[in-house]
Amino acid sequence: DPNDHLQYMRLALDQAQESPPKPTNFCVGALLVDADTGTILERGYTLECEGNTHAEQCCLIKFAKAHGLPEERVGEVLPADTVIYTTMEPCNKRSVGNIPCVDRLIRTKGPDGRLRIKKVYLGVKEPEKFVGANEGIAKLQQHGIECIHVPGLEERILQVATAGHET
Ligand SMILES: Nc1nc(=O)c(N)c(NC[C@H](O)[C@H](O)[C@H](O)COP(=O)(O)O)[nH]1
Ligand SMILES: [Zn+2]
Repeated sequence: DPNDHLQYMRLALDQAQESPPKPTNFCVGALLVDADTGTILERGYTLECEGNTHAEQCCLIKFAKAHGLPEERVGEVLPADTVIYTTMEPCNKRSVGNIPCVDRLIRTKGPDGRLRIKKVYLGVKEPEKFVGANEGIAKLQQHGIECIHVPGLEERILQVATAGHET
């Protein structure tokens, strides 16, 4: 029910607040949840894992690592009905050498070839500050991943996301 979504998004925002502010990106938080049981599988925030990592990417890295796998094989161990809550819509364009999170989410397939991440709950769309319009939502939906906006925390999410930006 909507209150559950808001509760999970609040926890994702708690993660975003852990992210070290930077002028060149946003502080974002994410939560991986098993939709069948409501269990929180993993949490993450921007730059939590080594390298120029995104919040969604950190959730996948950490969950895979807990199962002794590299991030690109996380689909093999995610529950069949996994969802991700992210305070900001997944990126569709990264600075050089990084795979966008949209592509990371789309490739989370199980051995049966079926998607493991079925829904993306997002707190805000990405402000067009770094990469222009983010076409990520359209691409996710084209691949059968439903994107749902969870209203109510937009102001706080953006305040936290832009903490490192000069005012
Ligand atoms: N959904 C999302 N999760 C994150 O953890 C994060 N940092 C962003 N931020 C989007 C922003 O557009 C990019 O972070 C900048 O464009 C810089 O790109 P890099 O991160 O250096 O590849 N977006
Ligand atoms: Zn990303």
